[in-house]
Amino acid sequence: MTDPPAAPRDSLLHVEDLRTRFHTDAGTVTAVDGISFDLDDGETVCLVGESGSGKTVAAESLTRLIDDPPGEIVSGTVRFDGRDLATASEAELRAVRGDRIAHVFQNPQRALNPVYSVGWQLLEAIQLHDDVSKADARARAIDLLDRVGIPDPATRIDDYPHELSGGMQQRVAIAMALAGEPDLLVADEPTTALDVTIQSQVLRLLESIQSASGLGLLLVTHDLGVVAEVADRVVVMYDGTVMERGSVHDVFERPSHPYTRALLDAIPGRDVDLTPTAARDVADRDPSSATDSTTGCRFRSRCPHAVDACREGDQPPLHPTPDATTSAPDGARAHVAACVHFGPDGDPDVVVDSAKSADSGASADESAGGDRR
Ligand SMILES: Nc1ncnc2c1ncn2[C@@H]1O[C@H](COP(=O)(O)OP(=O)(O)OP(=O)(O)O)[C@@H](O)[C@H]1O
Ligand code: NI
Repeated sequence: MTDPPAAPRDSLLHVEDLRTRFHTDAGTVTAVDGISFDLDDGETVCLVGESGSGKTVAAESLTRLIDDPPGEIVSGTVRFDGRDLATASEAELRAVRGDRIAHVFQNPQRALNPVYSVGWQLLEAIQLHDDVSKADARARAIDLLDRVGIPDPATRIDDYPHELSGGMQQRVAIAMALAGEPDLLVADEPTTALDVTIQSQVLRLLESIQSASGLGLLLVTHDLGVVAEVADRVVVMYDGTVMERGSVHDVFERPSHPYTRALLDAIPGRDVDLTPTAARDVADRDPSSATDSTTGCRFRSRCPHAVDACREGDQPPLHPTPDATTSAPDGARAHVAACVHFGPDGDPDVVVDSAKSADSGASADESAGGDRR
């Protein structure tokens, strides 16, 4: 007897062909155009890509935080712990949001109500989740504030949000997110609005919470330095689609899609910020391409390896890359790139060899058995 074929492994989160549009005066914008990825328990998946690539819309489509109208989640599956959130009722979703899946936003004020004390809000979140006495909830709230690194939490619990610095507000927002003991934390640029000195502290906090409690973390970021540090797996988005997906090792060591290569090439050091590229991209873009009219690969006009096949049909599907260390039969975990050169009629060397000659020697290290100087 053989096992039933291709039964998808049960991930904590399984997103398939998710598509979200906005109806604007200028036309319909498909901000997220059929993306797919998986996230397991205890895993950190980073969603990267330049500004406007659809990261936020993707993250907020998961629990349908998108305003409808003007937004509309047109299709797709968002299976979370066995149920499909895309077709769940509003009541079911409310039960999932904040409880099983919590969001941390770029701006902590989005999570905090200015007219209530931090403690009041935390207690409410705790008691919504668990039927505990007020005294117990308060003790738990103080413990949460302590866990997120708020000094003197028994006193600060009575502060109002405006009495706290931005970094402390974000810590409180993270405490609020943790109050429901979620299985998945969706954090969208959680450090971008903070002082540079605070950013790494908050990031390290998220990382330590993630590893201590084993929750899944979907981290939206444009900072590739952060990705290298915290991600298990990476989803690279461009213009609403997934261009490349794989383990952080594969994507960073063997970037395959020309877009990913361009992203990584633009970076001399580790502290990478995609904002300048993003600004250039928006400036370069034909305004008509903002609405749906694309044929072929969305990256073709910026791609050094574009050929005729890149100008035809739809965005190429995600093809397995030849050199993935994690390419398993399980497609969700494989290293894949949405590029014709990785397709059945393509030659990956068109993309990959161009880089080999550029950094000759450096990447030959491994195969040469460590010819290090
Ligand atoms: N309310 C809206 N109405 C119309 N278009 C929208 C709306 N929200 C987002 N979009 C469009 O969806 C696309 C994706 O936006 P999104 O905010 O998800 O990008 P992002 O990758 O998160 O960018 P950033 O790095 O700047 O946060 C953009 O083209 C944006 O203009
Ligand atoms: Ni965003």
